[in-house]
Amino acid sequence: MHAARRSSERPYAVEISGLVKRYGHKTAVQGLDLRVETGSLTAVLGPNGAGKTSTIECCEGYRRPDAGTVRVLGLDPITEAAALRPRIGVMLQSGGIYQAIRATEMLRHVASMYADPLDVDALIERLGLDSCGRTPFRRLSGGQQQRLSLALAVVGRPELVFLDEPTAGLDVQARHATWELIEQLRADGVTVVLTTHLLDEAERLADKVAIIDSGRVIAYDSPQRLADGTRSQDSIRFEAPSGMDLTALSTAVAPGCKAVESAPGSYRVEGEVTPDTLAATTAWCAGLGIMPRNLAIEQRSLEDVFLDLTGRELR
Ligand SMILES: Nc1ncnc2c1ncn2[C@@H]1O[C@H](COP(=O)(O)OP(=O)(O)OP(=O)(O)O)[C@@H](O)[C@H]1O
Repeated sequence: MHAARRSSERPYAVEISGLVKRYGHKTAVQGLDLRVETGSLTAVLGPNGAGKTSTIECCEGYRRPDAGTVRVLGLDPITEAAALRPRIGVMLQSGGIYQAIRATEMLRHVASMYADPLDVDALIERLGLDSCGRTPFRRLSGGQQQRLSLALAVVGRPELVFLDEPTAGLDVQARHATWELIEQLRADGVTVVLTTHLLDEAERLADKVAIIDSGRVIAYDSPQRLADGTRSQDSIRFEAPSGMDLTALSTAVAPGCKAVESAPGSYRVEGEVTPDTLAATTAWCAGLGIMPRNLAIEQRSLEDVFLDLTGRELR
């Protein structure tokens, strides 16, 4: 693959301002703002129903905004769709593919519509689709369909790709192959916007993470800066019998530390981790005759940030 950048490159590949999308009385997107830098990889995270797909579909030109503006590569995705389509790649969660057509036939057909497509055979090999050549799309496994959809999205060497949960449901090997392909796209200068429910995927791939909740972007930064910017950075984690007195534990450790039971029997002491707070935690357990198991000091992860910001698990 080689760079897909054009000389007329703009600083932002996607510019969304005040986007509103309604379905009847339901407002799915409520004045959303987001600017995605050209050549960057942005992971869009959010709880179910947050408005991720609606936002991406407005960028792809599949949905018409009720208010606000969307510019993709400087173009309006609805009124300038004909100019935009050949320059972007779209991988949908499902649908959009003719069910009876054979896998590689379709890929070759789509490739033939572009002036400078990727090498189809290399793409097939890279995504492990060699065995699917003559199989109709509907007979492919879910994971194969997904990899084929990804291949279709990138074969035309787009400047920008939108990937909706590209690795959902894939086995570990296919997930790694997909990650490598996405990393290669980014290295080639392609702007990538992907939605995901996998925090490790966002942490591994993304330059920037956009957290969407209730139809708005509530945080947009690099995974590291998001983790650094939240209240406490580290925590002491351990397992012990459930139902321990969290107020007493918090007080015993240090003022400003907060103990939580994140799942039954899983404890986390949040705050500044020092030799003293660690010793106080184990001493408090010792006072109760309890052995804290799997004791560890952990850096805040994107998952903690997500929970802090949205108050919800990702799924
Ligand atoms: N075609 C539609 N008609 C009516 N309501 C819709 C439609 N599409 C989405 N919605 C609603 O709009 C809200 C946002 O949906 P959207 O699919 O954009 O969220 P999402 O963040 O992509 O969710 P998920 O993570 O579950 O895919 C949800 O409450 C959803 O039920």
